[in-house]
Amino acid sequence: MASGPANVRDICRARRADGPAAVLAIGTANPANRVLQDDFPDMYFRATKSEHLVGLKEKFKRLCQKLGVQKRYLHHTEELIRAHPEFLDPVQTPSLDERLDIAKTAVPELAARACRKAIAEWGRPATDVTHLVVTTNSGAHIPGVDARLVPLLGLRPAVRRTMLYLNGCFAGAAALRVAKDLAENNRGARVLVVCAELTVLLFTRPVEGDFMTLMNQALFGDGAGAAVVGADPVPAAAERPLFELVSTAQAIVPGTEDAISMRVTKGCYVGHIAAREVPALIGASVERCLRDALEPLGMGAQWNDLFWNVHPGSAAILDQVDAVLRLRPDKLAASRRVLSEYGNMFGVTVIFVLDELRRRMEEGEETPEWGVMLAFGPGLTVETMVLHRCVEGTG
Ligand SMILES: CC(C)(COP(=O)(O)OP(=O)(O)OC[C@H]1O[C@@H](n2cnc3c(N)ncnc32)[C@H](O)[C@@H]1OP(=O)(O)O)[C@@H](O)C(=O)NCCC(=O)NCCSC(=O)/C=C/c1ccc(O)cc1
Repeated sequence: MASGPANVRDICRARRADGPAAVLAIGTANPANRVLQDDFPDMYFRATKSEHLVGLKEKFKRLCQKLGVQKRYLHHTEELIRAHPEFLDPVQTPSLDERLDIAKTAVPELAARACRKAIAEWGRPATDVTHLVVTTNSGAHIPGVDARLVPLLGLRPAVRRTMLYLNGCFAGAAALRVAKDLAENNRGARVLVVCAELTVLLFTRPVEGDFMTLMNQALFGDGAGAAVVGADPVPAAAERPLFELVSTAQAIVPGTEDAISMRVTKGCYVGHIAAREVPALIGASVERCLRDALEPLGMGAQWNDLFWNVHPGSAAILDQVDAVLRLRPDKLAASRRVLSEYGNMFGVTVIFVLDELRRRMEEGEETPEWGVMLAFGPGLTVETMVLHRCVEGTG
């Protein structure tokens, strides 16, 4: 007689991985168009035919110098803006369709470039990817970036896809959190995570009295970050864990739902950031979020004994985290470098910071064994992830 089905608990248990999910490889990519922050006010006011707004340009110059950004990469060039005069005034000439058309092709292509680097570093064929988690704020298409990546990367048609749209700046951390759960609950799973952003959706000309437009043009950059996540690395396949993803948490800071927001309009994306308040709101909540994440692991509040991957929302946000946690000056160096070299790339940024931390460790920089990733975004939402370093370095 045929035996009956196995016990459901046993099936579930057998399906789980033995060890924690780990980042096995990282890849990053940016558009070719490199923009120096010192040159940007001239370029922006020229491209938007706004040179007559002399006072506003001076204000914009001052703002550009305050954010901690020296360089960024943008998909939109002066040439592209000349070809789309409708982008200058999205109220008079709604241009969401044209912007989405650009994103439809450019976002998957940028994402694919980061993914190819991550897959090459991982060393296994793209067909070994079992799950795909994609996140972007830059687009609203079905089939989405996830579906486009299947042929672009040569993934299996049966790859299990999860698409996260419009999660704001905590999207990269959220995608890694989802990947961790997938990897730990599906023995042998190899999850490709990719986060890609283009700011062409936010591009408009400067307008007197509209501070948010100035912030949008001065702070944000375009890029894509990818990671391969899996549990129980296979030495025979030369898999090498870089960071173990030990535990994750997400919290909404009460009473802050209007602090950061973004909506899709027929003109373009319209964002709002309570810019002066956000650093203080994050500062007021960050210690509670960290304690909630670390205390269950038996870890205390010796913040300088950890390494840090903090989403570089702006220099003011990093300064606030530094001050509240009384961190040593070098602790946020990776976050500050990424902000300086690439700008705030929304959720992409934490993957760049992870790559920067890895690079520093491989170069022998003294690095604690344990670390924390902190990301912030609309909600206000704070994502916290406890990391364990596997890269050889000095402890
Ligand atoms: C750069 C800020 C805004 C001000 O810096 P500061 O050191 O306090 O400097 P100041 O007070 O001297 O301000 C610089 C200039 O900006 C002006 N300003 C200062 N806030 C104001 C003000 N709310 N009104 C109008 N003028 C002002 C201020 O008046 C001054 O102008 P001026 O005297 O003419 O040089 C700083 O507070 C800051 O970085 N805040 C946090 C920025 C922030 O929240 N980043 C995003 C985190 S979340 C994320 O990553 C993205 C989410 C997102 C969501 C939606 C999107 O569309 C896009 C993205």
